[in-house]
Amino acid sequence: MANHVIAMLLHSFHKMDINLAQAVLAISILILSIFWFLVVIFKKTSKGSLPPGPRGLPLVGYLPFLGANLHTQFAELAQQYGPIFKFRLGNKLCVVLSSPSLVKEITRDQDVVFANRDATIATEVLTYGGFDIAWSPYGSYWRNMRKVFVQEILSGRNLDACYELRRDEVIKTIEHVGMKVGTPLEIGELAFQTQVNVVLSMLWGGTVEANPQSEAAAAANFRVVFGKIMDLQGKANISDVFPILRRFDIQGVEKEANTLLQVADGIFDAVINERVQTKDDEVKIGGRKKDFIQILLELQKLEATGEDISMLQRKAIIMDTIVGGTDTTATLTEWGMTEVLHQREVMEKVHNELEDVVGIGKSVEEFHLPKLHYLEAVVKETLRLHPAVPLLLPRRPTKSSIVGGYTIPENTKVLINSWAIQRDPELWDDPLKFKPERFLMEPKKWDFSGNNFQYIPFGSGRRICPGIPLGEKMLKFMLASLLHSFDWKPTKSKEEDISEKFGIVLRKQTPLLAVPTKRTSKHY
Ligand code: HEM
Repeated sequence: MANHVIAMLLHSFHKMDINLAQAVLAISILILSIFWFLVVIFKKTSKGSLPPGPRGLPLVGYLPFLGANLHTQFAELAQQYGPIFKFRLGNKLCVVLSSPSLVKEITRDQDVVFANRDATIATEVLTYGGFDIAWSPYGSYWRNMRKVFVQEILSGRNLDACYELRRDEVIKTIEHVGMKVGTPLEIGELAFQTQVNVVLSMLWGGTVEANPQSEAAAAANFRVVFGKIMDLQGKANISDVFPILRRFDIQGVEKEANTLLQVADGIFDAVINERVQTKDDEVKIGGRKKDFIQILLELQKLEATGEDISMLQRKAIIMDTIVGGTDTTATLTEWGMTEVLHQREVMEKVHNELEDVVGIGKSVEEFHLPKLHYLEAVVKETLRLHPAVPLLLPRRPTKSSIVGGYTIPENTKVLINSWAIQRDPELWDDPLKFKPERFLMEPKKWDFSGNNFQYIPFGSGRRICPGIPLGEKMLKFMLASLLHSFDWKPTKSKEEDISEKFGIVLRKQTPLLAVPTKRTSKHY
């Protein structure tokens, strides 16, 4: 009997064990499921973490580690931390993007959030307080000014109407080179002088200096002033990192910006005053009714808000046209010439095409340009390997957002490394080689619209460069004219000629010096 009771007890304990184990298992599964569900929900709704990136020092962050060539340093950091990485400059968070899909996220999917610029003290001073187009905050003022710029000043009709002005300047340059055959010339200076005269004649119907003897000197001076204005806008300034130091202006950036602004402002004032005193119907430049300054002076109110436009705002737009329109195009002409001159077979192909389309002994005209397909590929390849604005212009999100799975908080400085993307071996075959042929196959795929995010030399999204039509025309016109009229020999080796100097505009470390000889025959 006792044995039977013990056996029953053992059996019921055993049964209880199994039930208990089953219950424990069921509860565990339930808890795990709830936990997993919560994790999934949390992941979906959480804002993600900040991107990875190098650690800096307390207080100053990564500032002491920034080198001179930010575009290459950022490309190296992207190798280490991935296509989206962050670093701090003091309290300021900076994020660098280096892949087409990330560019798409911020310039298309979340374009409005990232349409603000991250202005610095220098840009604020040099744009009369952010009244230009490039650095003004995203909003109705920017929209209005950009509309005027694109639809009135740089419209196809207006550009066609001032073709004669561009042509005159290019012819003057070719004649100047013709007188210097056999002597080394600085191509960058030449391109800058031409471009500045083109832009100024379109702006106010004049060049830098009416007297031809002092024109070169005046242009050189102009280049120094506006080159410095461009450089200063990209210069690292401790007062931007620690706004509390602004009043001490330790590096003298603000002081220099004010001095440069005064010089530029003096030029603008002189031209505007003269124009205000001129009767309207006297302003007929190059067959056009109005030059840019006249369009700006006649513009009285902002369309969207009905607010009056001030003289400072007009001058800020003039500043943008000069700063945005000269250095970029001149520097790219120099880079394009550098690559072509160092690759004999490329020069030969350009020459052959020019002979076929233009004809030896004849001048290049703008109507030839659409037929110069190989030259167009040379221009595109120059813009790929040497994007004039390698980090584009910095953006600043108006609210915290998720990009590439990471959080980019409001007010972060966001940089796009177009230089790195356009040399990425995952995206480009033989990326360091200057190979115009890569653009011949599907020319439409490689336009400048910013819709192909692996090729963004003019940027992308609503803040894409509005000067593309003028920049593209001038770049092709200058290269075609210089190469059609002359054969060139560089004075240095390619290795000496190819090194870069970082700035908002990516210049050459040393100027390209080349010796022109007259071209007469197809076979040289
Ligand atoms: C081939 C020459 C040029 C190149 C490579 C170039 C490149 C660029 C780039 C990369 C940007 C920044 C776009 C972004 O952040 O997404 C930009 C902006 C700008 N560019 Fe150009 N540019 C050139 C010529 C010009 C010309 C000729 C003008 C005017 C006459 C001009 C005026 C501007 C302005 C006003 C902006 C600011 C746009 C905004 O923020 O809304 N650029 N350019």
